[in-house]
Amino acid sequence: MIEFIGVEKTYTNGTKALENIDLTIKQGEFVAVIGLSGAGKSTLIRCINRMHEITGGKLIVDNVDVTTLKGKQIRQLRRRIGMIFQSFNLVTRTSVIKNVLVSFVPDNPFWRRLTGVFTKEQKIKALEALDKVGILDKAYVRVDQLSGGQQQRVALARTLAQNPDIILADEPIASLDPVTSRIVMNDFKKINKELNISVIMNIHHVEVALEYADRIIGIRKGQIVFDGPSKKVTQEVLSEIYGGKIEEVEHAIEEKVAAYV
Ligand SMILES: Nc1ncnc2c1ncn2[C@@H]1O[C@H](COP(=O)(O)OP(=O)(O)OP(=O)(O)O)[C@@H](O)[C@H]1O
Repeated sequence: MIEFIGVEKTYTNGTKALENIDLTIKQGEFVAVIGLSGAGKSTLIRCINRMHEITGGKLIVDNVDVTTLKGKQIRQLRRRIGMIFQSFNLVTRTSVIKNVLVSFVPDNPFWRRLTGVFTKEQKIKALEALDKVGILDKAYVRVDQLSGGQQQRVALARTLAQNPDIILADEPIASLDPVTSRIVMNDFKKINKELNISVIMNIHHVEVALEYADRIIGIRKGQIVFDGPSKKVTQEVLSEIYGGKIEEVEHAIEEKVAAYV
């Protein structure tokens, strides 16, 4: 369970990115965080694994106040919280399986890290993770020979291999075309439902968020203005989140879609 209690985030330049955030996310939820650019979505997500430090309030993950963690404890927290980025963050000039095996490096003794030798068990786990996202047949292909969608699935497999309880996804489909986006979103949904991994996703595509997430958190100027089931997101709610700019957002989405077809 993730709990935000009166969380504040003010960057060193004085920008107030989050204001008085109170939020509880239970294990196994699929949450989409939506809002205009600069609303604070990314900051909210990145506070959970301490990529950003909060400047007020408390942030608790499974009864542990994450702000009190230091060095090794932060690394351990991040083992349990997978992170997926828009840009995939893969080593593209090497094989898919090597990219997934990277997730075991922190567990390995020094000599294994030095020689890059992985155990048979680790290789099996890596292949299982690739199988879960449907790209087992690509295990020995170089990453730069894969499509964007396949690369995002490799990133997802790498995260799965570390056995996380939570996956944070920061704009995971922003650089994918609509068809590929849905394939990747289906993977997220499957992982969420079958493995009971919480998914907290920051996403610009409102219609995709509503289709896949169970719960929507709408942020505007660093504050939560909506928190509820996707089914309850009406046009009024969207106007509240986007400040009456939903038509502009929809137009931008339509333009993006048009660019792909
Ligand atoms: N490292 C930083 N230093 C200073 N200000 C920052 C930093 N990162 C973000 N901000 C500011 O904090 C606010 C929230 O940014 P954030 O990236 O969380 O928004 P977002 O909703 O994720 O936006 P986008 O959808 O464009 O990624 C914005 O005003 C942004 O300019």
